[in-house]
Amino acid sequence: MSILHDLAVTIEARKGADPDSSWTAKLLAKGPEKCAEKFGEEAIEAIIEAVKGDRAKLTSEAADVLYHFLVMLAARDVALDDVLAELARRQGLSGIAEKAARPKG
Ligand SMILES: N=c1c2ncn([C@@H]3O[C@H](COP(=O)(O)OP(=O)(O)OP(=O)(O)O)[C@@H](O)[C@H]3O)c2ncn1[C@@H]1O[C@H](COP(=O)(O)O)[C@@H](O)[C@H]1O
Repeated sequence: MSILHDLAVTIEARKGADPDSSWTAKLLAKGPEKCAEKFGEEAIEAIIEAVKGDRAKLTSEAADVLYHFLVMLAARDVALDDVLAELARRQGLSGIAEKAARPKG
């Protein structure tokens, strides 16, 4: 399993946990709207570091983005695997487009 899968499993396990026991449980207890808002804040912080060009800070902010992205999905019961399946489906579509664009013969 990838680290993203491991993290998604941990986040899922925090659902319904005592909000005082974990940051994730606390955030999930605030509801999907708050989780989405937090994701937006972290995304903006990552954008700022990307514009500034600080690679170390962008790396750290990107990790925050991925964590809060998974919390937002969990808050709305969207499985990481469903998102990955959608990406895989699009890869398949682009493969078909590439084949169609290739000259015949
Ligand atoms: N990857 C993370 C992770 N990234 C960021 N954060 C937390 O996200 C919070 C966001 O930072 P902010 O500066 O916005 O926090 P804040 O200012 O206190 O928040 P607000 O008051 O603004 O809402 C911080 O408190 C970080 O600790 C994370 N908390 C948890 N994880 C992972 O989730 C797992 C489970 O964590 P717990 O639920 O805490 O056990 C951990 O093992 C980690 O792997």
